[in-house]
Amino acid sequence: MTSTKVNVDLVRERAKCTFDLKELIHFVDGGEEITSERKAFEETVLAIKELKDDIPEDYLSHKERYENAIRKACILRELRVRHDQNKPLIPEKPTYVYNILPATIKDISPFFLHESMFIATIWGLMNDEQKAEWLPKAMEMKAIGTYAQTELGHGTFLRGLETTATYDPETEEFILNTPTLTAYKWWPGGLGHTVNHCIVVAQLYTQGKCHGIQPFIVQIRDLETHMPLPGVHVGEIGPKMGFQTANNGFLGFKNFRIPRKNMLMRNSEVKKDGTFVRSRSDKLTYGTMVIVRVNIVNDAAMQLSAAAIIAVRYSAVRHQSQPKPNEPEPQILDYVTQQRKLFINIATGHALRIVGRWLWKTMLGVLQNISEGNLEQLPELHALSCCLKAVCTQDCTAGIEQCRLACGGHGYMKSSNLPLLYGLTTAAMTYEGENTVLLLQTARFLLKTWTQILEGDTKLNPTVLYLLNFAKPTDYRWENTNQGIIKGFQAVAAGKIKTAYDTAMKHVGAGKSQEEAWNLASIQLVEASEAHCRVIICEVFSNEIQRASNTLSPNLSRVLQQLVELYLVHWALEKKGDILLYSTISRDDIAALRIRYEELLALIRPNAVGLADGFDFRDEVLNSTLGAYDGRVYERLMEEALKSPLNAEPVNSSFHKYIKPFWEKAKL
Ligand SMILES: Cc1cc2nc3c(=O)[nH]c(=O)nc-3n(C[C@H](O)[C@H](O)[C@H](O)COP(=O)(O)OP(=O)(O)OC[C@H]3O[C@@H](n4cnc5c(N)ncnc54)[C@H](O)[C@@H]3O)c2cc1C
Repeated sequence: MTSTKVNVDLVRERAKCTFDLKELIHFVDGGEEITSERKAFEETVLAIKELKDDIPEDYLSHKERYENAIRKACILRELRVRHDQNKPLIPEKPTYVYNILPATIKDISPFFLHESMFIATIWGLMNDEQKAEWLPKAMEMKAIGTYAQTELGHGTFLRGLETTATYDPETEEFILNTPTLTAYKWWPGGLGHTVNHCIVVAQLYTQGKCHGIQPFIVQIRDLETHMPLPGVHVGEIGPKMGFQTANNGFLGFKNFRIPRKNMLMRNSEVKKDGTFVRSRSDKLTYGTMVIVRVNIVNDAAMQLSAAAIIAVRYSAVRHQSQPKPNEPEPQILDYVTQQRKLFINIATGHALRIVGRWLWKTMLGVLQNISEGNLEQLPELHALSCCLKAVCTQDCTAGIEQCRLACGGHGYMKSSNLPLLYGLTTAAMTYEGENTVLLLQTARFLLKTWTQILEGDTKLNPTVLYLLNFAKPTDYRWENTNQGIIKGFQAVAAGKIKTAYDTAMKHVGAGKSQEEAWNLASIQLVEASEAHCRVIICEVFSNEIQRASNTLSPNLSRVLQQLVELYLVHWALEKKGDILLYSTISRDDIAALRIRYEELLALIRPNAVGLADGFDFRDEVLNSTLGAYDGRVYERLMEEALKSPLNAEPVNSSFHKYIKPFWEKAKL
């Protein structure tokens, strides 16, 4: 596309930008080298003709979409293997090189679960001998796999899973069975028709006793013919709200035998004679989940950033209404209500990427300690990854919907790509731990911490140290500054944790069981977790941008500081009820925050398009009629509409078949 074809509004917007776009792109990627690597990989991927589609995905049937996705997933897998050669399985930083993938498979790859949970579980839960056998097979795709935990009857409550693995010492095999309809595995990505292996989570029975759930690696299809093996009932679960090409499946077993060594034995073991040995802490299982959840934080941030780019560029191009007679219609980006919808999502996109990077670094440190036998920080990391996964996917889902609404009617078009982005992000609110349930897990950690504080223990984990400042009455005063707002959020989190703790204790005191008291206090517990998570996001975002300002140019640093402040003030206003309850904020402070919020919108306005460009998403990735770099919105909408198969003929046969006879009948 030549620059002369770029929409004039966008040309004007870009000319207004006050910072160096390249500098922002490098910052967003995490360094110039990463940008170069990402761009080189993008070029490689986009040069492959076979990855391009002639017909938009939406006009393909369910079956055709799957087949097309598999075709492309195979090409991409080969590229990834080549690219990842000699790289560590868990890289030092979250990698953005794969951001190009949505440009190819427009939805989710049927290998998604293979590349995430299957490999991560092999890495995390197999012993060294098993890993030596299975990791190369998985990396080379000889074993294509998924992670089959959820059943029709149970997802969250793992102890309720019904699939059984009963050990037979005679043959040294486990016998897998699906005893009821509700025991069928349901949901695993790729399970339908893609994978030949899966990790199956089942209740282990040996020597006549149930030892709870354990993971097993199970071959379910013949490696040559891909036919389901005898005793395996497998298929696809059908269309969903999104994830159309993920090939989510169901799976049942009838007396299906697997060798003893197929139980993943890093934590526990079944000896030849059937003796069960629990060798290491179950907490290690968290490690795998944490890696996957950290990735979800990064993915959600990417999806929100894409939605923000689309909505900001569209808002620069779109003109609507005529506030002043005889004057041109303004860009909708100039309406302050529109800025309110959009700028917070640019800020959130940046905030969550930075938090994702920080969480990744934290995770690597903890994994290193685990490898040296130190599990001390694992509960804190688990609590962090649970609440961050929940709050990030929740904020990103809400943000994408806001971006869609900001695009008016055209945002409702599938060709805007906003519905697909929404479908992807909202799914992440459920998978890898349903969000409410995850927030309750973090709450458990927070209540333990609060109990520690009440018992006078001041040796707390770093991310909850702030609670010590609020455990006793303090002379803390609200301040309308970044640090003041963060302190205010800390006061809110501490207040909510204390209230939830007191509520649970009150119910226990009134004779309720621990479980009943937990349920009765659970709304407050979830709110306490959310508040704690907001503290973490605000602190990390603010500190990291502050730290980066030493190396960034003053112009870029200023703009990023504005985004931090916007994020903080936005959430302070959103949560003003809580802040009024738990801090010393006054009505005047709130009024001043409102004014500052509007000032910040005005300050960010000239850089809005530059900030959106700074995420540096290729048009092929955005895949949007509304969000392309050149802003040719109306041309693209019409071009896409003309691709509808209904437009291939001026009169559809249904006219002769139904409407005409209907008229004839009506005449009678
Ligand atoms: C797109 C997608 C892909 C998926 N991929 C996979 C996969 O590859 N492999 C796999 O094994 N699974 C997969 N899943 C399943 C997913 O992990 C489960 O759906 C998820 O864990 C939630 O479990 P559930 O469906 O049983 O919901 P439920 O647990 O039944 O939740 C329903 C409601 O009950 C509430 N609830 C449940 N328990 C509690 C509690 N203790 N306290 C308070 N409230 C509670 C929840 O908050 C929620 O509001 C996928 C799901 C989706 C949507």
